[in-house]
This record gives sequence, C-alpha cells and structure tokens, in this order.
Amino acid sequence: MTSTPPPPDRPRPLRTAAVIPAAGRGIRLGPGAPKALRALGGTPMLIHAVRAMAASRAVSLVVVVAPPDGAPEVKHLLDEHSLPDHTDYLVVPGGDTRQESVGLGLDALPEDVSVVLVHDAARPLVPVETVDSVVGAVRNGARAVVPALPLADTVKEVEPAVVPGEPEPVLATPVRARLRAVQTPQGFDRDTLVRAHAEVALDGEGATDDAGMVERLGEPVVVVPGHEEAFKVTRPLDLVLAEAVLARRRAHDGF
Ligand SMILES: Nc1ccn([C@@H]2O[C@H](COP(=O)(O)OP(=O)(O)OP(=O)(O)O)[C@@H](O)[C@H]2O)c(=O)n1
Ligand SMILES: C[C@](O)(CO)[C@H](O)COP(=O)(O)O
Repeated sequence: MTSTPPPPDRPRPLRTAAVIPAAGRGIRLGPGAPKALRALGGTPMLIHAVRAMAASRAVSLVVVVAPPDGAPEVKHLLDEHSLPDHTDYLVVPGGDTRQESVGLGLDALPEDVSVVLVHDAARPLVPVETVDSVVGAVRNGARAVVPALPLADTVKEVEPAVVPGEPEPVLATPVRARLRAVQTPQGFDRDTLVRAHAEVALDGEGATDDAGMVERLGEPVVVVPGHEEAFKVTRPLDLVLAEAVLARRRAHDGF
C-alpha cells in the first residue's frame, strides 16, 4: 500500500527550541567554577535554567552552549539530573563572547525549528508563564519578543569616568516611564535571529542582547511583561536572592 503524500502547501511546523548560553565565566560573581555550573539550592544553575525552558510544553529542544572546554562535563550533568522527556537536549561548546556563544547554539539547530528562544543560564528561576508568553507572542506573528519590567530606579546617562571612582558628569535623565529592563528568554522567528547573527558584526565584547541585534537590522521588536523572579544572577547578592526565592518555592511546593 502506498502512503498519501502530505499536501504541498502544508505550513512549516512551528517547532520551538531554546538556546541557553552558559559559556560565561561569571567574573562579577567572584572566583569559582564557571557561573552556570555553580550551585543554587544544591543544583547547578544551568540545570535550573534547562528545567525552566523544558517546563514549557512548547519547547521540544534545548541547546546548551557550554564553556569552551566544558561540553563533556555539561553533557554529564544533563545525564545525571532528571529532565522532562518530551524535550531533546544538545550540548555545544561556546565562544569568547555571549554573541559568539549564541551564534554557535544557532548553528546547531535542526532544520525543522522555526521559533527560537535565547535564555541566559544566569536567569535560572524564570517562571514557565513568562516562557509561554514569549513563545505565544512569536507564534502570533512577532519576529522578536523581549520580556521586560519597568525600572524602580531613576536612570542617568553619564560621561563614563576615565579613572574608576572619579565623579561622572550627567548628560541626561531619560524619562523613566519609557524605559524597561529586559530579561530572557527572548523569542524570535528563527530566520530573523539567524540573519541578525550573520549581519551584525562582532564588535569588542559583542552585543549584550539578541533583540538589540535584531533592532540593528531595522526589524521590529516588541516587549511583553517580564517577571521579578527572572532576574539575572550577576553579583554575589543576586545569588543570596536566588537562594531565598528557591527556598520560598520549595516551602510552597512542599519539596
Ligand atoms: N562567552 C560567553 C559569555 C557569556 N555567556 C552567557 O551569557 C549569559 C549572560 O551573561 P553574564 O551574566 O554576563 O555571564 P558571564 O559572562 O558569565 O558574567 P561576567 O560578565 O560576570 O563574567 C550567561 O548565561 C553566560 O553564561 C556565554 O554563553 N558565553
Ligand atoms: C541578555 C540580557 O540578560 C538582557 O538583560 C543581558 O543583556 C545580558 O548581559 P550580560 O552583561 O552579558 O549579562
């Protein structure tokens, strides 16, 4: 018996993958292992971030971008921790900058992926509702989606001091109500993100976020509400806060 061929105009399936850049050193966190491998509640931060992506039913593949010499260790970590089995996992070695690491993760995506999330390993506690709302906005047609929060502080633009610690002249005070602090996962139509990584040249330390690269193409980027618990673990105090948030969750969920 012959099988019926698929209709020729069938739309490309909307398979969603998450790329997790985890190749950074974590210099601002202080001495120790690469930040993504440091423990939060006894479990590596990276494992929390992988679980946060895989918690979304929409995400069927997670690509972890490991420290350049740490891919075997990261593969081992993924094998020894329980992870949802509706999701596939891949590990690739990263680069010298976040931009390079994300680019290496994108290179590893299989052809059938059309929606890509990029999520910092350093944001281990992002709730699944935030992940789902970013995916939903991309699936509804946005090419680039960023979760973000209004700022609590007033922000000044300054002329950076040449000598650290010297007073810095203030140039401007942007209207706070128009500012947002952006988080991850940032979500993209795959072709748009791949084009941004191909066309935006690596300059110095590289772009600090992927949506900024899409903006430089002249493509629209939209913001959806972020979440307080999606904060980035950057400095030692952030780790104290992350431990407290995790402890509160565990007490609430009873595990
Ligand atoms: N070469 C790099 C640099 C950063 N990252 C990742 O990008 C995310 C956001 O970066 P950041 O928080 O700045 O991490 P680090 O670069 O590790 O921090 P630091 O600047 O303090 O060293 C992290 O998950 C980090 O692992 C990466 O994959 N490859
Ligand atoms: C992508 C990001 O998390 C958005 O806030 C942030 O720009 C990463 O910056 P970092 O200095 O490389 O952590």
